[in-house]
Amino acid sequence: MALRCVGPRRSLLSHNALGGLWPRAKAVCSGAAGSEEIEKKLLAFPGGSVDLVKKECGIAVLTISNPERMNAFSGTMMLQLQEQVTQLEGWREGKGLVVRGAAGTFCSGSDLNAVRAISNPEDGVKMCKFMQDTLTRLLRLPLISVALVEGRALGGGAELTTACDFRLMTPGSEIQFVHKHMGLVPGWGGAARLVRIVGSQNALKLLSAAQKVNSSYAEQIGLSDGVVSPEGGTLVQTERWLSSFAGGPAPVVRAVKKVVLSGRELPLSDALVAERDIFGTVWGAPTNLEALARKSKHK
Ligand SMILES: CCC(=O)SCCNC(=O)CCNC(=O)[C@H](O)C(C)(C)COP(=O)(O)OP(=O)(O)OC[C@H]1O[C@@H](n2cnc3c(N)ncnc32)[C@H](O)[C@@H]1OP(=O)(O)O
Repeated sequence: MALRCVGPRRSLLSHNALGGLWPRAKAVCSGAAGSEEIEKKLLAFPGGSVDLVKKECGIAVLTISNPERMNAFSGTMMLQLQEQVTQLEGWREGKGLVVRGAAGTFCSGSDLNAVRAISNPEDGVKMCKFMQDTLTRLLRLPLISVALVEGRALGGGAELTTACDFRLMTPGSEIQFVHKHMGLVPGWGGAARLVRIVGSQNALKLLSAAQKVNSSYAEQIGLSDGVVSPEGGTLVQTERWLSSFAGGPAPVVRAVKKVVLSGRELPLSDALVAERDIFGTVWGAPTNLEALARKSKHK
């Protein structure tokens, strides 16, 4: 049984998926407070949808869908993405997430019609802050996430791939930070995340040349974690690949993501405190006690 969450039910609330760890460690992401004005403007650019299916196995599939515009993000899709991230923050049974585009392509970034209409710097910065907040929350979900890149991931679409823990690409697919060709730089947090994924040298090359990154080059520089072939279904294969990381009891999988996240984002002293707190949630818990009773050997 899959639970489908489609549509524009919206919340202005900001959530902390790590249950209080981040405020103690000084959040880089201050939440969506004060974003009402840009949210109203985004509502004026409708089209497409961001659809979420949560499966009983603990894996969810988030689909960016606006096929007539190569899955470009309309204003309402940005709002829906925020709502779906809120849904996932509240999903206690969740373990894994696949982010993909509809109709065989990933996402062509922001809808250029909306971009043209809010092309003044003030609105641009507000839109960036809104998307940065949503994508930071996406990356911080206590779920192991993978972007399934088919076709093109351009501009904001390329930035979206970096808000997942992993990326898988199909042969012939491309990730391209086209921002420089548009007279821009990434603004949805994609540059900061890209540097952490591929290092500053590679990030500088990809951004300054607006380089097209195919599946083999992406794997070579660590941007992609593998190739999925179309035979057998790309989503099925991606879910199978993800299961090897997101398999097992939800509390343990979620704790694994949380310790890695705190190690990745926090200064060492804060990360050590966070790790102890997270450890305390699994130590002596049912899965740990069962493993002890089994006298597990790890041969
Ligand atoms: C955060 C910063 C950003 O994201 S800035 C936006 C960066 N993205 C872009 O500039 C993408 C521009 N689009 C393209 O380069 C091409 O359309 C790509 C995606 C390569 C597809 O080329 P091709 O396969 O030939 O299809 P096409 O150009 O005929 O496109 C089909 C229809 O989709 C539309 N489309 C595409 N991308 C967008 C977009 N980002 N915003 C709005 N519309 C987009 C095209 O205009 C085209 O529509 P139509 O059929 O002409 O009505």
